[in-house]
Amino acid sequence: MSISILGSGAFGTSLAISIANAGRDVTLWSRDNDAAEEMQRTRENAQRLPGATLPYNVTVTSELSAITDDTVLLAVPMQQLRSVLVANPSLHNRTLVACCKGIELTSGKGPIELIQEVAPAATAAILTGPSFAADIAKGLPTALTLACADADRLRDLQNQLMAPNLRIYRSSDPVGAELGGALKNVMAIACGAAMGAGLGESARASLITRGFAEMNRMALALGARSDTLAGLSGFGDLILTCTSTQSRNYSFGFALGGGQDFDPSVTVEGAATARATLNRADAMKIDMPITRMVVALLDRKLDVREAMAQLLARPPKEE
Ligand SMILES: NC(=O)c1ccc[n+]([C@@H]2O[C@H](COP(=O)([O-])OP(=O)(O)OC[C@H]3O[C@@H](n4cnc5c(N)ncnc54)[C@H](O)[C@@H]3O)[C@@H](O)[C@H]2O)c1
Ligand SMILES: O=P(O)(O)OC[C@H](O)CO
Repeated sequence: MSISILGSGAFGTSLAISIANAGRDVTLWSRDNDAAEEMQRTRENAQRLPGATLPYNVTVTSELSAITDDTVLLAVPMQQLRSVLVANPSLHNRTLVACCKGIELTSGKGPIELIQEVAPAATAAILTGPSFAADIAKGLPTALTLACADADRLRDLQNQLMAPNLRIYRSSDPVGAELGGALKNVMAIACGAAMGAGLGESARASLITRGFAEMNRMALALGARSDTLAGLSGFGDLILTCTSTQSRNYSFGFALGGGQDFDPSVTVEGAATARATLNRADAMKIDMPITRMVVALLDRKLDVREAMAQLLARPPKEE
């Protein structure tokens, strides 16, 4: 059974390597013809995942007609997912596995809801959880959550995507899986900002814990299950992303907190997702103080010390 991956960034390339090393043929699609040709020739994604070798059974292409598999992984940034789906109607009757973590700014939708809106005939699934592309590409052990509402298709997909270094757990709660992955990026920005501003490890632990409470509040109100939030896609990814300098969201927050510049070409999903989440939380009257502070930081309305002081000064409450 072969797999196609749309999006040849760091994550798409790392999944291609891991799945191909498990013996399945992979077609990796890039929107950029020159980049696709270079990757196909050099067997490396020098721009997004330098140092990792593409196995012989990965074919890199910019031809959409080469995407003939039923299973297509969508490994593009969340804010690009709609345009990718709209531009590729030939994919609309396939099994589309979102690999992005975020909430669309313009609609407030997560990847599953977005696939269902644009491609209602597709089977929508999400692959998410604590995983750095560089780790996966090196063959380091990684566990992920794969969520889909179609239980039979979910088992097939799980078997297709498992690899020696990639353990995939099934979940029947796509809403919970996608929200955990999206919201943890907002908390990673908050934690990075606190660390960048020198507020200390204790402050970070508080932000992780209270951030998790905040994630649960929003996710449960939207129909997610609390055990999903406590799993790899929620708590697991929250811990990884809030504590590692490998994370782009954490590093972006760290630069923000330290008053340093950050390369604008780097994918930082949590920025747009913080705004989308706050819009939705306000509409639903859900209290998300850390998300609110992240948006205030992004808008330069507060600095990190002011934001933390406001969080600490909120009225006393029960944990
Ligand atoms: N990098 C990781 O460690 C990692 C791990 C887990 C999940 N993810 C998630 O995967 C998603 C993609 O992240 P990434 O790390 O691969 O990002 P990246 O910045 O490395 O690559 C993004 C890729 O998307 C492509 N792209 C952007 N807009 C496009 C469009 N309109 N049409 C086609 N292709 C387009 C770019 O050309 C690029 O190849 C994100 O949602 C991220 O949260 C990343
Ligand atoms: O580099 P980040 O912050 O996008 O995080 C990558 C993955 O989501 C970690 O699981």
